[in-house]
Amino acid sequence: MVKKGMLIVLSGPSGVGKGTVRKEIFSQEGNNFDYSISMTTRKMREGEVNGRDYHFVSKEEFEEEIATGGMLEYAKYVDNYYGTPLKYVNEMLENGKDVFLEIEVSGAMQVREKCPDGLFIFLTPPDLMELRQRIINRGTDDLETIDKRMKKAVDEIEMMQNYDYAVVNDQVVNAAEKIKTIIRAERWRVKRFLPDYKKQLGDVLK
Ligand SMILES: Nc1nc2c(ncn2[C@@H]2O[C@H](COP(=O)(O)OP(=O)(O)O)[C@@H](O)[C@H]2O)c(=O)[nH]1
Ligand SMILES: Nc1ncnc2c1ncn2[C@@H]1O[C@H](COP(=O)(O)OP(=O)(O)O)[C@@H](O)[C@H]1O
Repeated sequence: MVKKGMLIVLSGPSGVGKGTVRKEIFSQEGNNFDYSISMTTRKMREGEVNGRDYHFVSKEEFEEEIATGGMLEYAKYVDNYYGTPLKYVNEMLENGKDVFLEIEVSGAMQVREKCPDGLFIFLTPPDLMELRQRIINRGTDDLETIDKRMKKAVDEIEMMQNYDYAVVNDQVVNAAEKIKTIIRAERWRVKRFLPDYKKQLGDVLK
Protein backbone atom coordinates (compact mmCIF):
# COMPACT_ATOMS: atom_id res chain seq x y z
CA MET A 1 0.00 0.00 0.00
CA VAL A 2 1.46 3.35 -0.98
CA LYS A 3 0.59 6.15 1.39
CA LYS A 4 2.00 9.61 1.15
CA GLY A 5 4.20 10.53 4.08
CA MET A 6 3.02 12.80 6.86
CA LEU A 7 4.41 16.27 7.41
CA ILE A 8 5.08 16.87 11.12
CA VAL A 9 5.62 20.45 12.31
CA LEU A 10 6.98 21.28 15.76
CA SER A 11 6.73 24.96 16.58
CA GLY A 12 6.24 27.32 19.50
CA PRO A 13 7.47 30.61 20.95
CA SER A 14 11.10 31.62 20.87
CA GLY A 15 13.01 30.20 23.83
CA VAL A 16 10.47 27.51 24.71
CA GLY A 17 12.96 24.75 23.90
CA LYS A 18 12.09 23.65 20.35
CA GLY A 19 15.71 23.06 19.36
CA THR A 20 16.50 21.28 22.63
CA VAL A 21 13.49 18.94 22.40
CA ARG A 22 14.07 18.26 18.70
CA LYS A 23 17.69 17.28 19.42
CA GLU A 24 16.48 14.96 22.19
CA ILE A 25 14.03 13.28 19.79
CA PHE A 26 16.67 12.78 17.10
CA SER A 27 19.34 11.60 19.56
CA GLN A 28 17.16 8.52 20.10
CA GLU A 29 17.06 5.51 17.81
CA GLY A 30 14.01 4.07 16.13
CA ASN A 31 12.24 7.18 14.84
CA ASN A 32 10.20 6.46 11.74
CA PHE A 33 10.55 10.00 10.49
CA ASP A 34 13.36 12.14 9.12
CA TYR A 35 14.43 15.64 10.02
CA SER A 36 14.29 18.29 7.32
CA ILE A 37 17.50 20.30 7.61
CA SER A 38 16.73 23.99 7.33
CA MET A 39 18.58 26.58 5.31
CA THR A 40 19.84 29.71 7.05
CA THR A 41 21.94 32.81 6.49
CA ARG A 42 23.07 32.98 10.11
CA LYS A 43 26.71 32.33 10.95
CA MET A 44 27.74 28.81 11.78
CA ARG A 45 28.37 28.37 15.52
CA GLU A 46 31.20 26.40 17.01
CA GLY A 47 30.41 22.70 16.96
CA GLU A 48 27.89 23.04 14.13
CA VAL A 49 28.33 21.21 10.84
CA ASN A 50 27.13 22.48 7.45
CA GLY A 51 24.53 20.06 6.09
CA ARG A 52 23.88 18.49 9.49
CA ASP A 53 22.67 21.37 11.67
CA TYR A 54 21.70 23.69 8.82
CA HIS A 55 22.53 24.34 5.21
CA PHE A 56 24.49 27.55 5.73
CA VAL A 57 24.18 29.89 2.73
CA SER A 58 24.70 33.55 1.85
CA LYS A 59 21.86 36.07 1.80
CA GLU A 60 22.08 36.13 -2.02
CA GLU A 61 21.79 32.35 -2.28
CA PHE A 62 18.79 32.34 0.07
CA GLU A 63 17.02 35.09 -1.86
CA GLU A 64 17.65 33.20 -5.09
CA GLU A 65 15.95 30.12 -3.57
CA ILE A 66 12.94 32.24 -2.58
CA ALA A 67 12.74 33.81 -6.05
CA THR A 68 12.83 30.43 -7.80
CA GLY A 69 10.16 28.89 -5.55
CA GLY A 70 12.60 26.61 -3.75
CA MET A 71 11.30 27.21 -0.22
CA LEU A 72 8.27 25.56 1.39
CA GLU A 73 8.31 28.39 3.95
CA TYR A 74 10.76 30.91 5.31
CA ALA A 75 11.00 33.64 7.92
CA LYS A 76 13.32 36.43 8.85
CA TYR A 77 14.34 35.96 12.47
CA VAL A 78 16.79 38.30 14.24
CA ASP A 79 18.08 39.67 10.89
CA ASN A 80 18.69 36.24 9.37
CA TYR A 81 16.67 34.08 7.02
CA TYR A 82 15.57 30.60 8.05
CA GLY A 83 13.60 28.32 5.78
CA THR A 84 12.64 24.82 4.70
CA PRO A 85 13.86 23.67 1.27
CA LEU A 86 10.88 22.29 -0.64
CA LYS A 87 12.67 19.62 -2.69
CA TYR A 88 13.70 17.32 0.17
CA VAL A 89 10.29 17.52 1.86
CA ASN A 90 8.48 16.69 -1.39
CA GLU A 91 10.77 13.76 -2.18
CA MET A 92 10.31 12.24 1.26
CA LEU A 93 6.53 12.64 1.27
CA GLU A 94 6.22 11.17 -2.24
CA ASN A 95 8.25 8.15 -1.08
CA GLY A 96 5.84 7.61 1.80
CA LYS A 97 8.27 8.88 4.46
CA ASP A 98 7.23 11.13 7.33
CA VAL A 99 9.17 14.40 7.63
CA PHE A 100 9.73 16.46 10.76
CA LEU A 101 10.18 20.27 10.71
CA GLU A 102 11.24 22.35 13.71
CA ILE A 103 10.43 25.94 12.82
CA GLU A 104 9.24 29.20 14.37
CA VAL A 105 5.57 30.21 14.40
CA SER A 106 5.26 32.39 11.27
CA GLY A 107 6.87 29.67 9.14
CA ALA A 108 4.55 27.07 10.65
CA MET A 109 1.54 29.17 9.64
CA GLN A 110 2.80 29.27 6.03
CA VAL A 111 3.04 25.47 6.08
CA ARG A 112 -0.47 25.18 7.54
CA GLU A 113 -1.79 27.12 4.50
CA LYS A 114 0.05 24.93 2.00
CA CYS A 115 -0.28 21.55 3.76
CA PRO A 116 -3.46 21.60 5.86
CA ASP A 117 -3.23 17.81 6.33
CA GLY A 118 0.06 18.09 8.22
CA LEU A 119 0.40 17.37 11.93
CA PHE A 120 0.95 20.61 13.85
CA ILE A 121 2.36 20.36 17.37
CA PHE A 122 2.79 23.44 19.55
CA LEU A 123 5.47 23.34 22.23
CA THR A 124 4.45 25.56 25.10
CA PRO A 125 6.19 26.63 28.33
CA PRO A 126 4.82 25.56 31.74
CA ASP A 127 4.10 29.28 32.29
CA LEU A 128 5.36 32.69 31.12
CA MET A 129 7.65 33.27 34.10
CA GLU A 130 9.42 30.03 33.29
CA LEU A 131 9.74 31.06 29.62
CA ARG A 132 11.33 34.35 30.69
CA GLN A 133 13.72 32.49 32.98
CA ARG A 134 14.78 30.16 30.16
CA ILE A 135 15.53 33.07 27.85
CA ILE A 136 17.55 34.71 30.65
CA ASN A 137 19.41 31.42 31.31
CA ARG A 138 20.29 31.08 27.64
CA GLY A 139 22.35 34.21 28.16
CA THR A 140 22.11 35.51 24.59
CA ASP A 141 19.93 38.61 25.24
CA ASP A 142 20.02 41.77 27.38
CA LEU A 143 17.02 42.63 29.58
CA GLU A 144 15.45 45.04 27.07
CA THR A 145 15.59 42.41 24.32
CA ILE A 146 14.18 39.82 26.71
CA ASP A 147 11.11 42.00 27.33
CA LYS A 148 10.64 42.44 23.57
CA ARG A 149 10.91 38.68 23.13
CA MET A 150 8.31 38.15 25.86
CA LYS A 151 5.80 40.43 24.09
CA LYS A 152 6.40 38.51 20.87
CA ALA A 153 6.08 35.22 22.75
CA VAL A 154 2.61 36.20 24.01
CA ASP A 155 1.49 36.87 20.40
CA GLU A 156 3.02 33.56 19.34
CA ILE A 157 1.24 31.67 22.12
CA GLU A 158 -2.07 33.07 20.78
CA MET A 159 -1.34 31.17 17.58
CA MET A 160 -1.68 27.91 19.51
CA GLN A 161 -5.31 27.72 18.42
CA ASN A 162 -4.15 26.90 14.87
CA TYR A 163 -2.39 23.72 16.00
CA ASP A 164 -3.58 20.15 16.55
CA TYR A 165 -1.75 19.43 19.81
CA ALA A 166 -0.10 21.37 22.63
CA VAL A 167 2.81 19.79 24.48
CA VAL A 168 4.10 21.43 27.66
CA ASN A 169 7.88 21.49 27.78
CA ASP A 170 8.28 20.84 31.49
CA GLN A 171 11.09 18.28 31.22
CA VAL A 172 12.88 17.81 27.91
CA VAL A 173 12.64 14.01 28.02
CA ASN A 174 8.90 14.10 28.86
CA ALA A 175 8.13 16.54 26.07
CA ALA A 176 10.08 14.43 23.56
CA GLU A 177 8.20 11.30 24.66
CA LYS A 178 4.80 13.00 24.35
CA ILE A 179 5.64 14.22 20.85
CA LYS A 180 6.70 10.75 19.75
CA THR A 181 3.49 9.27 21.17
CA ILE A 182 1.40 11.80 19.21
CA ILE A 183 3.28 11.03 16.00
CA ARG A 184 2.83 7.27 16.47
CA ALA A 185 -0.92 7.63 16.97
CA GLU A 186 -1.38 10.05 14.06
CA ARG A 187 0.06 7.53 11.60
CA TRP A 188 -3.32 5.80 11.66
CA ARG A 189 -5.38 8.80 10.60
CA VAL A 190 -8.21 7.63 8.35
CA LYS A 191 -7.57 10.33 5.79
CA ARG A 192 -4.10 8.93 5.11
CA PHE A 193 -5.60 5.60 4.06
CA LEU A 194 -8.72 6.67 2.25
CA PRO A 195 -7.21 7.95 -1.04
CA ASP A 196 -5.30 4.71 -1.50
CA TYR A 197 -8.35 2.51 -0.93
CA LYS A 198 -10.33 4.69 -3.32
CA LYS A 199 -7.66 4.14 -5.95
CA GLN A 200 -7.68 0.38 -5.31
CA LEU A 201 -11.45 0.37 -5.66
CA GLY A 202 -11.09 1.99 -9.07
CA ASP A 203 -8.61 -0.74 -10.10
CA VAL A 204 -10.75 -3.59 -8.72
CA LEU A 205 -13.86 -2.40 -10.53
CA LYS A 206 -12.10 -2.02 -13.90
N1 LIG B 1 10.51 29.46 9.78
C1 LIG B 1 11.59 28.72 10.08
N2 LIG B 1 12.15 28.81 11.30
C2 LIG B 1 13.24 28.02 11.56
C3 LIG B 1 13.77 27.13 10.61
N3 LIG B 1 14.84 26.51 11.17
C4 LIG B 1 14.96 26.97 12.42
N4 LIG B 1 14.00 27.89 12.67
C5 LIG B 1 13.76 28.63 13.92
O1 LIG B 1 14.66 29.72 13.95
C6 LIG B 1 14.89 30.09 15.31
C7 LIG B 1 16.36 30.36 15.55
O2 LIG B 1 17.10 29.19 15.39
P1 LIG B 1 18.64 29.12 15.77
O3 LIG B 1 19.37 30.30 15.26
O4 LIG B 1 19.16 27.77 15.38
O5 LIG B 1 18.66 29.13 17.23
P2 LIG B 1 18.43 29.37 18.69
O6 LIG B 1 18.30 30.85 18.79
O7 LIG B 1 19.63 28.75 19.30
O8 LIG B 1 17.14 28.58 18.94
C8 LIG B 1 14.31 28.94 16.16
O9 LIG B 1 13.06 29.40 16.68
C9 LIG B 1 14.07 27.83 15.16
O10 LIG B 1 12.94 27.05 15.54
C10 LIG B 1 13.13 27.07 9.33
O11 LIG B 1 13.50 26.33 8.43
N5 LIG B 1 12.06 27.89 9.13
N1 LIG C 1 12.44 21.54 29.62
C1 LIG C 1 13.36 22.49 29.86
N2 LIG C 1 13.66 22.86 31.12
C2 LIG C 1 14.57 23.84 31.35
N3 LIG C 1 15.26 24.50 30.41
C3 LIG C 1 15.01 24.18 29.12
C4 LIG C 1 14.05 23.15 28.77
N4 LIG C 1 14.01 23.06 27.42
C5 LIG C 1 14.90 23.96 26.95
N5 LIG C 1 15.51 24.63 27.95
C6 LIG C 1 16.50 25.72 27.85
O1 LIG C 1 15.80 26.87 27.37
C7 LIG C 1 16.61 27.65 26.50
C8 LIG C 1 15.92 27.83 25.13
O2 LIG C 1 15.89 26.57 24.45
P1 LIG C 1 16.02 26.46 22.85
O3 LIG C 1 15.98 25.00 22.51
O4 LIG C 1 17.16 27.29 22.35
O5 LIG C 1 14.64 27.16 22.42
P2 LIG C 1 13.99 27.54 20.99
O6 LIG C 1 14.64 26.64 19.98
O7 LIG C 1 12.53 27.27 21.17
O8 LIG C 1 14.28 28.99 20.78
C9 LIG C 1 17.95 26.90 26.39
O9 LIG C 1 18.87 27.50 27.29
C10 LIG C 1 17.60 25.47 26.83
O10 LIG C 1 18.70 24.81 27.39
